[in-house]
Amino acid sequence: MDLSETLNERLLFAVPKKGRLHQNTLDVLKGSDIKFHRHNRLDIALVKNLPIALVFLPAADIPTFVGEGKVSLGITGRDQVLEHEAVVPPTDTTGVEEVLDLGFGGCKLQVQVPAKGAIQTPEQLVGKTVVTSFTNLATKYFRALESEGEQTTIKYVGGSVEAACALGVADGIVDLVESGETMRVAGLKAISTVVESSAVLIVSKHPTDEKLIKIIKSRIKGWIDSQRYVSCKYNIHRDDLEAASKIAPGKRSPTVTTLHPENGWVAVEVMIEKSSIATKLDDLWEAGAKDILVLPLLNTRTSD
Ligand SMILES: Nc1ncnc2c1ncn2[C@@H]1O[C@H](COP(=O)(O)OP(=O)(O)OP(=O)(O)O)[C@@H](O)[C@H]1O
Ligand SMILES: O=P(O)(O)OC[C@H]1O[C@H](OP(=O)(O)OP(=O)(O)O)[C@H](O)[C@@H]1O
Repeated sequence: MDLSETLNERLLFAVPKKGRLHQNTLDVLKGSDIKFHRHNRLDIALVKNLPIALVFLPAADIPTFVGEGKVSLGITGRDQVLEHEAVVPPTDTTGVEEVLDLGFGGCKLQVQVPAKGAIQTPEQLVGKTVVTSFTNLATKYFRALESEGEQTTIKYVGGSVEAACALGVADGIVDLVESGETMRVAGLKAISTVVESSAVLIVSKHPTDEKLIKIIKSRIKGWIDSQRYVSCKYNIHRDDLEAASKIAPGKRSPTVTTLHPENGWVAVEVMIEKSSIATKLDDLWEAGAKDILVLPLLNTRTSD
């Protein structure tokens, strides 16, 4: 059977072939037990343990392929989805649905200008020249600010957007900011946010195998949650339980088990977000919790 026949029998799943989202996406696939072998230089990989084929594509092209429907699933940045939709609006049959925020690739698409220049607001850029890789979103953004007869010039560059002002090509730029380091070093400052982005799982309007999509979504969510939360166990006197439960209420509510023979003491188990674990432990200890243990989660299946 040739490759195109093999692909017809499989759910196609588009993933970023390089760049900022590539490694995290490979981690998501591994955590979801989606096993594959990718031959050197080949952008299609057959999954060994599920009827899926992975298609490695530039992040910017993934909304186009998934939106057309032949590729059922994809991982890309929300910024890329919105950039695509700014020029190809979704219809009843085309376009994508965002079904899961994956919690990585967080960044903001921002309007930036020289930090020491006269421009302080995006309105002051109207009629001037703006350089960006996101021409559709930038055009839409400035069209909404322009009065009749005014037009801002939006110019495309594929990378190193931050150099445009210093090189005299632009009065301002629209570019992604994560830590802010690139912007700071280039002598720029942000004056407005066009889009807040993170990596998302997207699904086409007419996927080929809805049952399999449900399974993949559930696996990915389960693994993402296991990276986001830890399990916390502690002992506490029943009198202090209410206060402790307010500090760490868990996803639904804490699991409470009576401790014998120490009268009045209970054992509590609760999920806590990793990012807040240090302060939660300080507060639980202060509230009377003892013997506190924090355990990593290997995998989860929880509701929203
Ligand atoms: N500094 C950043 N921090 C976090 N996420 C980012 C950052 N830069 C980009 N991203 C996210 O990663 C996506 C892909 O960007 P990236 O620059 O890695 O693309 P690429 O496919 O390698 O393209 P290019 O060839 O233009 O470099 C962006 O659309 C955005 O969602
Ligand atoms: O706020 P920071 O953490 O500094 O990240 C922002 C930078 O990251 C991206 O560029 P990338 O490094 O992907 O290279 P590029 O300029 O070639 O697009 C983006 O275009 C900014 O330049």
